[in-house]
Amino acid sequence: METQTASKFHVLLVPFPGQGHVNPMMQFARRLVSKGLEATLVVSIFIAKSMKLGSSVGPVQLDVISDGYDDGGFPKTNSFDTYLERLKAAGSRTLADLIMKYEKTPNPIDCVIYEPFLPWALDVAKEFGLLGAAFFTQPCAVDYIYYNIQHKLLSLPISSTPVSIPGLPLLELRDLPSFVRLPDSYPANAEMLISQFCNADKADFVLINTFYKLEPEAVDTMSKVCPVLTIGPTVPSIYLDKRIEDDDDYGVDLFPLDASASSNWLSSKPERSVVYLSFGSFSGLSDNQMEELLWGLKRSNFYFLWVIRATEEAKLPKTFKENLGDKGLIVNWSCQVKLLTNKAVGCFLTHCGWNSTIEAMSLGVPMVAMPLWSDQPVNAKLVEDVWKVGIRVKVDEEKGIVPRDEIEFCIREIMEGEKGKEVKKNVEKWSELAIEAVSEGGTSDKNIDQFVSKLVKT
Ligand SMILES: O=c1ccn([C@@H]2O[C@H](COP(=O)(O)OP(=O)(O)O[C@H]3O[C@H](CO)[C@@H](O)[C@H](O)[C@H]3O)[C@@H](O)[C@H]2O)c(=O)[nH]1
Repeated sequence: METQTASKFHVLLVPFPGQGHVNPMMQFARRLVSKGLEATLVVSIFIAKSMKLGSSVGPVQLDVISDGYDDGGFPKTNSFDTYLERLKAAGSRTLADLIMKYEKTPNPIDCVIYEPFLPWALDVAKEFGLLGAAFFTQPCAVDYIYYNIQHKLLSLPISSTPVSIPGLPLLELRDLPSFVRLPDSYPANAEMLISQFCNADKADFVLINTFYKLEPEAVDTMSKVCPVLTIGPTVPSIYLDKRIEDDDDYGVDLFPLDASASSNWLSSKPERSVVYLSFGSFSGLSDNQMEELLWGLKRSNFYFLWVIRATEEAKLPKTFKENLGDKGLIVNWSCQVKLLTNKAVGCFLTHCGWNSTIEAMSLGVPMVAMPLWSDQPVNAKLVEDVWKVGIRVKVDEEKGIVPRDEIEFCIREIMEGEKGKEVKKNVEKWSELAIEAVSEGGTSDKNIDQFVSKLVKT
C-alpha cells in the first residue's frame, strides 16, 4: 500500500464514552495510523477535562464532542434513559460541528468509525456524505444475538431453552446477555444494545474486535447478512505485533492510575502465585457478594491483587485494607495489560467484559469467569465451554450471589488443579493464534489492509 495515497484519508473514531469502549477504538486508531491513515479519536468534553487529556496520544489525535454532561458525566445522573437522550442530542449536534470544523482545514474527515451503541453517529456521517464503519466492541457471537433480535429472528421474552442461533453454541438462559434474559430490568440498556443494528445496513463496513479463528462459525454466519471484517484483538501492539513496538498501554485512562504500586508489589511475588481480580470500569458488586469474594480469596490462600474502583471501595469492611499485610494489594486502577503480562499473575478473576476477556486470551492468562451482566454471560460461556480457557463460577440462584466456597473452589482449580494445567495449555494456544491474526498476513491484518485500501479507492 502506498502511504502517500492513504495518508490523505482522515478517519474519526467515535466510541461510547466509557473505558471499555475507548480502549479498543484507541488501539484500532493506532493501527490505522501505522497503515498510513490520519486518525482522530473523539472523547466527551467531560472525559477530556477531568482526565486533563491533551490533543493527542502517541500518533492518534484527540478531539471532543459533548455527551450533554460537560461538567459531570453519566455516573452523576440517575437515569440511563435520560443520559442516552442527552448523549444523542448533544452528541449529534457537536459531532456535526466537529466534522464542519475539519471541513475548513486541509484534513477534512473522510470516514466516521462509530460504535453502534451510538447509531446516530452514522446518521450524522451520512448527512455529510461520509463513509461510515460500525465498530463492535463485543464478540461476534454477542453482536449476532442482537442482530437476531433486531430482525425479529429471536423474539423476547425467551420462551424455551436452550436457544439455538446459527453459528453459535446452544445457549441456556444463564448464557444469554442479561438484557436479553431480563429485558425489563434495564430497559434503556436493552434498547440501546438491540438498536445497534437499526441503521447498520447504511454502514459501509462492519468491523468487529475479534479474530477469525476465535469465532469462525459466528463470523461466517453473520457475514451472510453484513460485510463483517474481524480486526482484533485490539490489544496494545507491543504484546502481539512485533512490527509495532511503540505502545504498551492504551494511553487513555479514565481513572487515576496506581500503576507503580501494582508492579512493585507483583515483582516481589513468585511466578504464577497471584490471583488478579478486576470487574472492569463500570460494574459493581453488592455488599454481600463483596464479602463472599473476600472470604473465598482468604480461604484459597493465594496472593491477590484486586482493582477496586474508588467509588466501590466503601463496600470493603472498614479495617480490611490495613489488615491485609502482604497477602493482598488493593489498587483503584492500574494498567491491566501490564499486570496480565507479569509472570507473578497465575489467573485472572474477571467479570468477562470483552476487553478483559480478549486481553487475557491474547496474553495467555487463565480465567475464573464471574460474569455480572450485559454481554458478560455469553463471553463466560465461550471462555469455559468453547475456548476452554477458564472456569465459570456457579451462582447460588436462591441468594443471587456466588458463595465463598464456590469462589475458593474455582480459584484452586485454576491455580493448582489438573483443570488449571489444561486451561493454561489452551490459553497459550489462543494467545499464539491472536498473535498470528494481527501479525503480517494474519486474518485481522489482512482485513485491516482491505478496509484501508477500500477507503482509499472509494
Ligand atoms: O485497573 C484496570 C482495570 C481495567 N482496565 C482496562 O479497562 C478495560 C475494561 O474493559 P472491559 O473488560 O471490556 O470491561 P468494562 O469496562 O466493564 O466494559 C464495558 O464494555 C465492554 C465492551 O463493550 C463490554 O464487553 C462490558 O461488558 C462492559 O461492561 C480493559 O481494556 C482493561 O484493560 C485497566 O486498564 N485498568
